[in-house]
Amino acid sequence: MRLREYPDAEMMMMDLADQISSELTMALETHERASLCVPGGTTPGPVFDMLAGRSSLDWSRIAVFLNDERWVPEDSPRSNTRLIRERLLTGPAAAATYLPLYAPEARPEDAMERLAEAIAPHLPIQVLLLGMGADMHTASLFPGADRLAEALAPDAPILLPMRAEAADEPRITLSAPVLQGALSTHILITGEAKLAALHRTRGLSNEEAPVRVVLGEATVHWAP
Ligand SMILES: O=C1O[C@H](COP(=O)(O)O)[C@@H](O)[C@H](O)[C@H]1O
Repeated sequence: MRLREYPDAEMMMMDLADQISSELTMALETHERASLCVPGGTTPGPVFDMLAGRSSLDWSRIAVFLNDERWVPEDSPRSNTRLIRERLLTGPAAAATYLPLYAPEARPEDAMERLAEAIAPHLPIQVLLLGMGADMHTASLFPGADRLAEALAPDAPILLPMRAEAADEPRITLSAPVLQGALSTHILITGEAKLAALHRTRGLSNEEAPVRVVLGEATVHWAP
């Protein structure tokens, strides 16, 4: 793991948007298409704002999808898709192909196979941006979640439904092997509590601190 500490969040968001943008540019130099996989939650909005305006990127050749989704309709304030549509898929970035991790079915189980089939042709992920909770979850790989062991297994499917006490609603999440297969991995965190949590992962198992499964190859970007 590489840890990059920034003096302030704005500088971090700008720097990270630059890095993601140049990694996508490089990927498109050698591949017809590139994939960008992003988190929801409260932290990444400013990076999305900065990326969305990058007109130098050929967004029409980029597929965007989430690390995980909350099983709520798109118009819910809890929807990660809503965040992506409002903050990332605007301006030049609106030309990207968005691959949803939600369908209007009662349970994630009802749509999982079809959603995974749409993601499969875009793997491995070229550029992966993840968040992390202070409980050391990443994507929707929560400590104590009902299907965590399955999602951490080397032969895990692309997507799994996930339910956890710490999650307010059922979730759908990319599995550990899919996240680990990414060609470039960034984790974006802010605040002292998450930095302390990151350091705490050292003495814990993957079940106790699921973010550990991606830390090996990741650059963690932190600002106060
Ligand atoms: O619920 C979620 O939480 C994590 C972390 O979110 P944050 O609000 O602490 O930044 C996020 O990475 C994940 O995509 C989201 O579904």
